[in-house]
Amino acid sequence: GCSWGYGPKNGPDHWHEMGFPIAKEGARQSPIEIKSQEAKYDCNLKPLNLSYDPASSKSISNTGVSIQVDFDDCSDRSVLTGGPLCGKYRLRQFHFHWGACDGHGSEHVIDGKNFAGELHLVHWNAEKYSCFGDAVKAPDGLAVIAVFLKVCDSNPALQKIVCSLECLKSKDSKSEFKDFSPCSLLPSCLQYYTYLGSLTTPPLCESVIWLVLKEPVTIGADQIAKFRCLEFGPNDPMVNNYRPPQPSKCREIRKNFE
Ligand SMILES: C[C@@H](CNC(=O)c1ccc(S(N)(=O)=O)cc1)Cn1ccc2ccccc21
Ligand SMILES: [Zn+2]
Repeated sequence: GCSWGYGPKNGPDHWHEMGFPIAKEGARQSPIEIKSQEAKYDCNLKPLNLSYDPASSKSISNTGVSIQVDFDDCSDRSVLTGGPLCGKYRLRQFHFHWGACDGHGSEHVIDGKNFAGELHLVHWNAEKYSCFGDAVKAPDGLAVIAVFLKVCDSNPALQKIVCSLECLKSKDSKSEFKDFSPCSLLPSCLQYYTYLGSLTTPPLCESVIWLVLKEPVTIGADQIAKFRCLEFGPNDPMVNNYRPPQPSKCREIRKNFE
């Protein structure tokens, strides 16, 4: 069909010919490879300031391309400020990308290292734009926090998500998902790399200020195995739902640590 995905016929290498020319022509496409030594320490970068209200989590769903937890973003209940950001960015959703095996699955790559997966917390600039749709078209409209997933000990903070996956195997399945604190998914150290990029899935809008955390979080082998039981569609396991690194095109990457 005409819908994009991650397969041999509709995957990242085909997106430019499926109605998203920016995939090939864009000047600030994501993800990218981050070379830590080339990232410039910027002492003016502020710490990230996260204020998340667990009561704002609403639902968890199999979107057909990922597993996604949606939040109530009609008011400033869960917001991100600080870092390189001007204004208040409202949490709208978080979702994951992962591989068929532990050796790959992340979108961003650090010094040639692929992680088994990557968590994205998606926020939009509610101070400057009146809705997500307007923000997604603006160069400073979105801020996404990326957290690498490393297969190691089981992660208790992921258990509520993992337990809900059993009822979310099929595309477009959805369950209620209340009182979840996204802070629990973050590493203790919030040092980050930041650069200007895009959505990593169509429509690939170049509206994202990326905040890639240096410290990964763990996911258990049994936990990521459950992610790999989800399906893109009937008998089509949801794995390798990641876009590989894109040309840097001379973009500056900054970090808030020495
Ligand atoms: C942007 C798309 C929906 N896609 C995203 O919101 C999105 C967010 C983050 C990433 S990533 N992997 O880079 O973190 C990728 C895609 C269509 N869409 C959905 C609702 C919606 C409302 C208005 C306009 C467009 C809309
Ligand atoms: Zn993502």
